[in-house]
Amino acid sequence: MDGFVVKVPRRQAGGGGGQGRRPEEAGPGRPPPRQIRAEGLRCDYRILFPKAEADEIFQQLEEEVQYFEDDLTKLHIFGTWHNIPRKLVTYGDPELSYTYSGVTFHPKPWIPVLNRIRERITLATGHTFNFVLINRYKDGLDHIGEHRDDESELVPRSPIASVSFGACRDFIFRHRDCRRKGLKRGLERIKLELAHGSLLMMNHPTNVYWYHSLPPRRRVITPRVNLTFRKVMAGDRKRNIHPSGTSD
Ligand SMILES: O=C(O)CCC(=O)C(=O)O
Ligand SMILES: [Fe+2]
Repeated sequence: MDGFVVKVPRRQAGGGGGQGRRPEEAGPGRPPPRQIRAEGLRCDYRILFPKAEADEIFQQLEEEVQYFEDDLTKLHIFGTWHNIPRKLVTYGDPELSYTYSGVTFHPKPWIPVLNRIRERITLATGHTFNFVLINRYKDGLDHIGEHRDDESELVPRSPIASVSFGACRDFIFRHRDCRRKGLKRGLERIKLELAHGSLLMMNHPTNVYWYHSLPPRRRVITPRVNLTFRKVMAGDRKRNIHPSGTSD
């Protein structure tokens, strides 16, 4: 883990999205989240599920989550169709939909294992969610390109809760100013290792200033499932959930 700032833990504020419920207190066996801070970056990382429980949930996810068929998840980039280098699916409240690279998807209805995870996040953080995007990386060759999660489809200032099961993978943040040629501004990339059973809260304004990616890692030979819980706006106030159509 290189180059990130860790601040003295404090009780996590509910702010963002305006739907805060009182978060769980830290206590014995429940250490406070690690705060990851940089200019415009506000993330909190913790192990949410102990190993035995994470193992059980991972197995249930593997058995019960039904991913979109391959032909639904091709991306059309500069006139050519590309397979996304992972499997994905969305679950959520019935009235919601989202548009991904020009294709509108409707989420599948919630299933118990997803509600179990969702309720645990709400208990721990005080935030509620109505939608989840699930990515399955079969091994270290599956990956996700650098992108930000589009604020315009999400409730303004709402956090994104990213829960991971299975193989531990590197997750990289890069400031938007570092992507432009010649502009460095001394902002380091920030590398996290997202462990089995972990929760990474990406709080506002992280997704305004920082791109993130899950790069390929040849040495990883086992699968990983990541769930990003979001609060999506219903109706025609929203546009795309995911801007990564040109970077996957
Ligand atoms: O797999 C991950 O950790 C990241 C997934 C992600 O960035 C996304 O679904 O938008
Ligand atoms: Fe993302």
